[in-house]
Amino acid sequence: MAVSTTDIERDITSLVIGTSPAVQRLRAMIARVAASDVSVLLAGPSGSGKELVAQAIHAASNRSANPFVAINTGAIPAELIESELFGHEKGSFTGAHSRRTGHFENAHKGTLFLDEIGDMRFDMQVKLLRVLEERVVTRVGSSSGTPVDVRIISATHRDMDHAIADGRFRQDLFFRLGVVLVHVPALAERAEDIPLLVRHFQKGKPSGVIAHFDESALERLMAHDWPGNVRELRNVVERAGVLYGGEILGADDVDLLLTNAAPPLESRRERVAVAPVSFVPASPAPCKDHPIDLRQEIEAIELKRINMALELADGIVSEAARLLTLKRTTLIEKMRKYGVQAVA
Ligand SMILES: Nc1ncnc2c1ncn2[C@@H]1O[C@H](COP(=O)(O)OP(=O)(O)OP(=O)(O)O)[C@@H](O)[C@H]1O
Repeated sequence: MAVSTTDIERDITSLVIGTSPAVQRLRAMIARVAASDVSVLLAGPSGSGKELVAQAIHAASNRSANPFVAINTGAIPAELIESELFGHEKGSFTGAHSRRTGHFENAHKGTLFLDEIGDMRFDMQVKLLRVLEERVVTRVGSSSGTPVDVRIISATHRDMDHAIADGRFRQDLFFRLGVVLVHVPALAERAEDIPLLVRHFQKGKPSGVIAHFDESALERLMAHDWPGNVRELRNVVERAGVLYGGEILGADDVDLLLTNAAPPLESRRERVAVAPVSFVPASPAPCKDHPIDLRQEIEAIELKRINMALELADGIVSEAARLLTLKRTTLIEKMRKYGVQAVA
């Protein structure tokens, strides 16, 4: 069955979360390179989502029914990398007790993701280049080659220009791997995606085991510089769930979470546990010298409730409308008014 462009776009959007211009550009790039078979080099800081992008390219390509094999070339001991990538024959070296196929052959007809390519030893770079040019792998200890049909996506968090200038990385291999270079942005470059990512990491979990971030908490998360990028954010969201499941967190709690400390019990005691239907935030009463803006207050409560219902309903608008005892169309109207997006 033919896969339509819209199906592909929907797949990419459900994998790579975010509405920021940087992520929209990234998704457009994924769709474009997925339609071809060229080698792609993903450059971006650690934890920014390079492997996820590689998976999205594979999933959107016509290789998607075949294997996606991911290996961290930087983590494999130098003496094993050749056999890991290309395989070996029985007895070809001490410890080679049986014949083994390498990752290139395992990824035949599919995609091979080579992570941390910038850390690959120089002598291995020559061998890799030869395989990429000839599309044939030779197992360690074998004299004959096996043809392979593999799409290569590689990734690095290093400055490759420096590595090439210093003679640590071969320029010819760099060109071969990076026919198309894709920049994966740091989380700090797309902080507006943070609320959506938080919701994504909490999706499908019961309200009692997730921590609810109020507006000030989300703002604090958006102001953080996230050296560990999306991976760090995911860890913070998970840690928050374990420590404060069912509670509402404010900006101060986020500060403590980001330093990995637990808020003292007293400061949390008066916080209201999340009970989606019964919880009503305290608001200052009007008094002679302090008039309140009732309409603004009502809108703030309305927006909070809508977000909470959507969160509980995993982004399903009809279910969120049921939780709010609203007609689906009324909820959609209100979401439009507040610029709230439903996440499928
Ligand atoms: N846009 C995104 N939408 C949803 N999840 C994301 C997004 N970007 C990253 N993630 C998640 O963040 C985590 C880290 O991403 P990933 O492992 O792809 O990063 P990486 O850049 O390959 O890291 P490293 O450089 O350390 O190998 C994963 O759980 C991934 O699913």
